[in-house]
Amino acid sequence: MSSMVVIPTTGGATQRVRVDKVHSIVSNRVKDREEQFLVRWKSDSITPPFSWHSIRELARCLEVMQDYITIREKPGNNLISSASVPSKKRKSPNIGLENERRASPYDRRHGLESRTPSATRSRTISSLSTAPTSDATANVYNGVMDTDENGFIFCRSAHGQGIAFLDVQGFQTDEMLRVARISKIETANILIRAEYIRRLSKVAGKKIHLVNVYDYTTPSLRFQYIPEYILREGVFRADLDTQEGCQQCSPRMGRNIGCEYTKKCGCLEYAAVDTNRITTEEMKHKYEHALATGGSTLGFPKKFPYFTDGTKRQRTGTLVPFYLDSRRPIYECNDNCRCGPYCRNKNVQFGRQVELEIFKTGSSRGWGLRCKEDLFMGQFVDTYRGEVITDAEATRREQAGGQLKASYLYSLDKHQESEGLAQEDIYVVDGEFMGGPSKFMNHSCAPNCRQYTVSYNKHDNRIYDLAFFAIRDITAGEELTFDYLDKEEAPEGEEEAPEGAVPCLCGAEKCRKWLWQ
Ligand SMILES: C[S@@+](CC[C@H](N)C(=O)[O-])C[C@H]1O[C@@H](n2cnc3c(N)ncnc32)[C@H](O)[C@@H]1O
Repeated sequence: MSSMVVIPTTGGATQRVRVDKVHSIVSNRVKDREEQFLVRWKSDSITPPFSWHSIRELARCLEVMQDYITIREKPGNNLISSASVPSKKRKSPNIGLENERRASPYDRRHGLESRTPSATRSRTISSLSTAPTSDATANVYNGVMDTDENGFIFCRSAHGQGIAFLDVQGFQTDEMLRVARISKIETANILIRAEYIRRLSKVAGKKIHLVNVYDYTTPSLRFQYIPEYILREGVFRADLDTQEGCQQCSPRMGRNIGCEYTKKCGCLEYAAVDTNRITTEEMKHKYEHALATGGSTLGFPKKFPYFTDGTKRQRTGTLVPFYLDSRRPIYECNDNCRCGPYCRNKNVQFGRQVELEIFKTGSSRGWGLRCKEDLFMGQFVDTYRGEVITDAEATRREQAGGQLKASYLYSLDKHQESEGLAQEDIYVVDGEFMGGPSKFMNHSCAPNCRQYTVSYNKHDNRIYDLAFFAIRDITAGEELTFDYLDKEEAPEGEEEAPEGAVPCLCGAEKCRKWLWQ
C-alpha cells in the first residue's frame, strides 16, 4: 500500500504545516525512528483529508499536538470526539468521484509529478479492516499534498482512483489505537515544554520557572500570557487621562516619599476611615453625618496602605495591618497625581517583583505556584489577569464550562453594595485562557496569601486590580495559596458534599473538605 505523495522528511529545509489549516491531530506513530502524527485537515468534505507529518513539520502546531497528547493520555479515550464524526445520514463522497489529479506546486517543488497519478499506486484504502497498520506506508488519505504561496504545506480534499481513503466513521481502528499506544511521544513533549518556557521568558517582570518532576506534561499552550486586562464586548473603563490624581501632595513633602499626609491625599477620598482614631464626640458626629449623606470622608483619620522606609518593621512596601488584616479596598496614586513617580502610595501598579515557579503538585490539584524567594508578610506577589467580561457573559461561560470554570472567574463586585451597582453592571475577570502565573494558585483552607482590591481611579469602581499579597512570612519554595471562598467568616466544613462540590485536597488541619459550598 502506498500513498499518492510521500512527504520528504529528510534533506533540505523542513516545510511547515500551517496551524490554521489543521482541524486536529488524531493519531501517532513512530516511523523511520521519527515521531509522526496523523493530521486531520480542515475541510467541508465529510471525508476530510488526512496526512502523516513529522514532528519537524508540525513545529508550528504544538497547541494542536498538545491537545492530542492530553486526550491520548486519558484512559479509555478513542481519540476522536463523536462531534467530529460525520453523520451516517450523509452520503458517501467517494462514489462517482474521479478527480483527475494534477501535479501541485508542492509536487513540482519536490519533483514528485511523476508519482501522480500512477497506475502503480496501490489500491485505495476502502474499509476500516484494511486501514493502515504500523508498517503501512500510506501517508495521505482523502486528499493530495500541496504548498501555499508562502511555502507552507497543506492537504486538500480529493477523491477518486488512486487516492487512499480513510473513513472517519468508527475512527480510530483498533490497530491504529494499538500502534498509537505503543509509539512513544518524547520529542513532541520536549518541544511543547521548550515552547512553554520560551513563552514564559517573554512575560514581563522577574523570571517565571516551570518545574515538573512527575511526568512529561506541560501546562496548556492555549493559555496566553497577557500583561493587562483584555476588555471584552460590553466592558468599558474610564480613560486613563481622565482619572483624577491627588493635587495637594508633592514628591518632596515631609520625608520625600511622595504623599505624606492622609488628610490631604485626594486618592484616599474613598479609602476606609480608621474609626479607632475617631476619639472625640464631635468627630464621631461628623463622621456619622458624612456616612448618612454620602459626603466625603477626606480629612478623617485614614492610612496609607504600605509601610515606607524608616518604619519600625523595615519592610518597605508591605501592607500595613489596617489593610492586611481586612478586606478594605486599597487606593493607589496614579500618573495624574502630583506626588511624583515614586510615591509611597504606589506598589501594585509597578507589577510583580518576585521570581515565581509554576510546578506540578503531584496530586490531583494539578499545577501550583510557588515563590523562588522568601516573602514577607504583607508583600505583594502578583495580580490576577484575564479577560474582563460582563456578568451575562460570565454566566454563559460558567454554564458552558462546568463546575470547575468557577475557579477562574472573579467578580469585580467589591463596590457593588456601596455604589448600589446592579448585578448586570458587574464585570467578571476570566483568567482561564488568558492571564498571568497567578492562574496556577491553588486553594487552601489555611492559605498564605489573600486577594485584595487595588484601585488607581477612585471614580471607576467597576474595574480594579485583584492583587495577591502574602498574609504571613512565606519561605522560598512553599506553595502559594489563597482561600477561593475568602469571606469575612469562613463557612464551617460540612460532612455531606454540597451539590457541585469539588473535594478539597489542601491538607490543612481545619480543611473545609470542599472547594465550593
Ligand atoms: C485556578 S485553578 C489552579 C491551577 C490548577 N491547579 C491547574 O493545574 O491549572 C483551580 C483548579 O485547581 C484545582 N484545585 C485548586 N485547589 C485545589 C484544592 N485545594 N483541592 C483540589 N483541587 C484544587 C481544581 O481543579 C480547581 O478547579
